Amino acid sequence: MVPPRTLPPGLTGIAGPIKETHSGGVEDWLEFDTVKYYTNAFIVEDSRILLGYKKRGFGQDMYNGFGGKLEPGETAAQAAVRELEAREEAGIVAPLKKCGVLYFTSENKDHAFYIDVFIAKEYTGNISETDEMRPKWFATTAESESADQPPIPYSLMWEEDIYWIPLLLADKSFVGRADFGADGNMRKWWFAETQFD
Ligand SMILES: COc1nc(N)nc2c1ncn2[C@H]1C[C@H](O)[C@@H](COP(=O)(O)OP(=O)(O)OP(=O)(O)O)O1
Repeated sequence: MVPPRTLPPGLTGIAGPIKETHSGGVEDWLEFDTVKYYTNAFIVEDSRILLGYKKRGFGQDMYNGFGGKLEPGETAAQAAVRELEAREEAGIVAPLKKCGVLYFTSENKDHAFYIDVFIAKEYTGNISETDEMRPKWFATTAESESADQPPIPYSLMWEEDIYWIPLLLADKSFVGRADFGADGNMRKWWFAETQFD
């Protein structure tokens, strides 16, 4: 018998098979009427990943991929191109492929975040610091670590990143949700491998 597909609320539009990888926390998911749509893009090549140190705004002083809110009328793919390729965030031109869908909420926020995640295995352009982000390469294997290229700084990233960044690095597609409490700690989470068309 095929087990039922149980996705947390908010993770809409996921048609592929689901293989749960991590879950935990309290019993109930937070409820939100308003959802805002975002992108997040990562360059991964030669045993390294490019992250950006956020200099201002939401997620300040943390490392993340490159992305932001969709503008009116834009698709997620168009927004990801604008945020990364149109030099708003890092000065990079890259062939992006969708690899994940994430849904985050926080007791401190008036809306939920629906995030399409993209990956590129190559890029052109000069990676450059902007007003918003300071890009830096991090090693994805012990062999590729060096003084200039330290391991991924999970302690300076969102708490749930440790559940899905390894899937991104393993070239898997993924889906997940995490709810954060008013204290900034994760209160409930669920992540799975999936497949997109
Ligand atoms: C809460 O968990 C999160 N984890 C991770 N890894 N990334 C997250 C989380 N919540 C939001 N994000 C991502 C989504 C976006 O890529 C950025 C936030 O984008 P930002 O607020 O900078 O969006 P902009 O459109 O640039 O906004 P402004 O125009 O207001 O600067 O973080």
